[in-house]
Amino acid sequence: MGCSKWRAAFNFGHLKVQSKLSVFFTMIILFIYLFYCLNGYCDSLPRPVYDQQSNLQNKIILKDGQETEQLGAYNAPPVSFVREQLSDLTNSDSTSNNISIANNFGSKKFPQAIIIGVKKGGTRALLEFLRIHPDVRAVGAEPHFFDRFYEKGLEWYRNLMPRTLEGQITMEKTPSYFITKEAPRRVFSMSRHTRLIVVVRDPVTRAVSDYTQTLSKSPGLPSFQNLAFRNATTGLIDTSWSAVRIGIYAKHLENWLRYFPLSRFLFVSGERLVTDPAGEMGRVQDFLGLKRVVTDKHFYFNQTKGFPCLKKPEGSSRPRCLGKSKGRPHPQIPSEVLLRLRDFYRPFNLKFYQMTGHDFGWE
Ligand SMILES: Nc1ncnc2c1ncn2[C@@H]1O[C@H](COP(=O)(O)OS(=O)(=O)O)[C@@H](OP(=O)(O)O)[C@H]1O
Repeated sequence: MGCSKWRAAFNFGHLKVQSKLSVFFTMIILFIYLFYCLNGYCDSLPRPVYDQQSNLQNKIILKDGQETEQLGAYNAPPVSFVREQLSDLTNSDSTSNNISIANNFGSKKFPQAIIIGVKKGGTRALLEFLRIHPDVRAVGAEPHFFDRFYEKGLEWYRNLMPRTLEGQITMEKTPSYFITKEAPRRVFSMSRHTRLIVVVRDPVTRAVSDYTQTLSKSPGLPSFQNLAFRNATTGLIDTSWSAVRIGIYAKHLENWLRYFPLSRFLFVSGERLVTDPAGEMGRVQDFLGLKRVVTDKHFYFNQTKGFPCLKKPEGSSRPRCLGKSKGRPHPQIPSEVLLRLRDFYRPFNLKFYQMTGHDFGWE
């Protein structure tokens, strides 16, 4: 009897020690987890690539700092390259860098929507217009992941993204993706659900715009017609010149359609983005499943610049136009050169209208 009492007491004591130990270990595990999360490692844990499709309907508002700073922190493209892109944003309100309210909330996700092209189409304007939407968070500079930095890996790419809360859309723009052969397959392997936005503009004007940009960096550049023609007498167009090649939209789109159905694309008219920014933004917001928050109230036409500007850009309370490199005057190109180029593009344009089911009205 005495012996069994003693055994019971012993068992009870043993149980008490055991439960104390398990509480102790649970506390240690919780403490380690908490410490780990506080150091920001939780949301950098690898996740399945396909789990990034958030519900585009439930929206939560979040304000944050400038994403372009984050590019520097993650072994990003060269500083000069990022600086060049930042100069696209004129009057960049330096104080907005400090209004970083919710920098550590949310998590970095792969973009659910990408502006993939086209170069000189109006991609910067579109991204800046979208960034005033509270449910859109975007990288400021062009990441160039699917063309130049693919070997850095998907985690590198995800780390470039701003943090988002549930229901917010992560975006980026890199216009060269549209003409990069490997880009469709690479984007598809990140997520087959990615929404793809292409801002297109009359390929002739686009080519002149492209040439104007190169000329601004290399003033000794040969004339437009020298570069555009392989043979000036026969009028044979040099399709190896990138300013010409980029404008053959149908050819590049074919490449994308091998991976994505047409329903994944939205084609934005670069011309209408200038003449009716609110109308075009309405289409974009619908496509992204966003509430139509960006409306004509957000724009005003700046007579000096000759382009629509934002009354209140993201992170700023002052009106802002895009930078000097956007909407610059083009050099005069002989009309017969432009006419020849127009003839060259006509069949490709018609094909593009057929493929997209949209007549962009380029003559
Ligand atoms: N609101 C507003 N403000 C200024 N510029 C505007 C705007 N909307 C569209 N655009 C047109 O955008 C053209 C530049 O296109 P991108 O931003 O795609 O260029 S880039 O590929 O990122 O270099 C740019 O081309 P250029 O006129 O040749 O400079 C503009 O015509």
